[in-house]
Amino acid sequence: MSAHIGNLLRLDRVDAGYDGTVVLRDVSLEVNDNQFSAVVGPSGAGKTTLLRLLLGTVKPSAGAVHRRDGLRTAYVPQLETVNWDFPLTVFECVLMGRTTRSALPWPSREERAEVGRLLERLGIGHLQRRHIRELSGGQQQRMFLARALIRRPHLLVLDEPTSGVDANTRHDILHLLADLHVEGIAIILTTHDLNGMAAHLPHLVCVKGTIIAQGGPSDVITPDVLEQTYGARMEVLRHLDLPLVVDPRVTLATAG
Ligand SMILES: Nc1ncnc2c1ncn2[C@@H]1O[C@H](COP(=O)(O)OP(=O)(O)OP(=O)(O)O)[C@@H](O)[C@H]1O
Repeated sequence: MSAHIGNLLRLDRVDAGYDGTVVLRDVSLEVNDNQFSAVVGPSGAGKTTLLRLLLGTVKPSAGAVHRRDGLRTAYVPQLETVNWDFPLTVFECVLMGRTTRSALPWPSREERAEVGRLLERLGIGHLQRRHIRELSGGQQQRMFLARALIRRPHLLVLDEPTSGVDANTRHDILHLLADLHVEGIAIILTTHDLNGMAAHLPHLVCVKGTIIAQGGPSDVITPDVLEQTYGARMEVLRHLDLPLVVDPRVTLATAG
């Protein structure tokens, strides 16, 4: 793990959106190489757009994005956005994530070994030849994680990695990400799950058309910030030293 805490990326007063409509305004955010953050906020708040800004797939209409030279990013998409009918095996899908390609049209021995190693590490080595559709939600998530990791990213960006998975899988994914973070990969993810996911991460970014608040869970998960973000007053308790939001909306959102 690198001991150096240098900036990977910085957004300076950025506006961004689609077809002339601004969905994020005046966003400033620093991403360091020890980042482990959850982006939270209601549907349509601009969370995915913020991820796209970090990845460079959405360009700012105002402000600036500064990237460290040679920065490698990797993206784990929201499973709902994937075309599962595409005829791919798990092995092929992971291989598609690689940044370098050998001169040959087929993968080199090293590339095969790398895919195998990653899938083993993520506990789905035995599923290499399966069609991507024939996996559970948790296995699909792991496959996309392998596909991202084959790029050897400095920054890993995940869109709702625990949506649609059960509590055990969520726990496993959280631990896997924590291990990757300890190994020196910066991580930013979006989630609707304030209690089961966001409150467990060291840094939160609360978004609704702009950044409403950012900081540790206890600074961000407060009745005032939640009201500004979700438009409703919510009670916040403390449980095992973590904030716990009591609100039917949050409970409903985490079920999805
Ligand atoms: N490719 C696109 N073209 C046009 N508008 C888009 C596009 N992607 C997102 N939007 C719009 O931008 C706004 C913010 O969307 P975004 O996906 O960033 O929100 P989100 O917070 O990630 O939502 P969710 O929690 O539902 O995933 C929404 O109004 C959405 O309809």
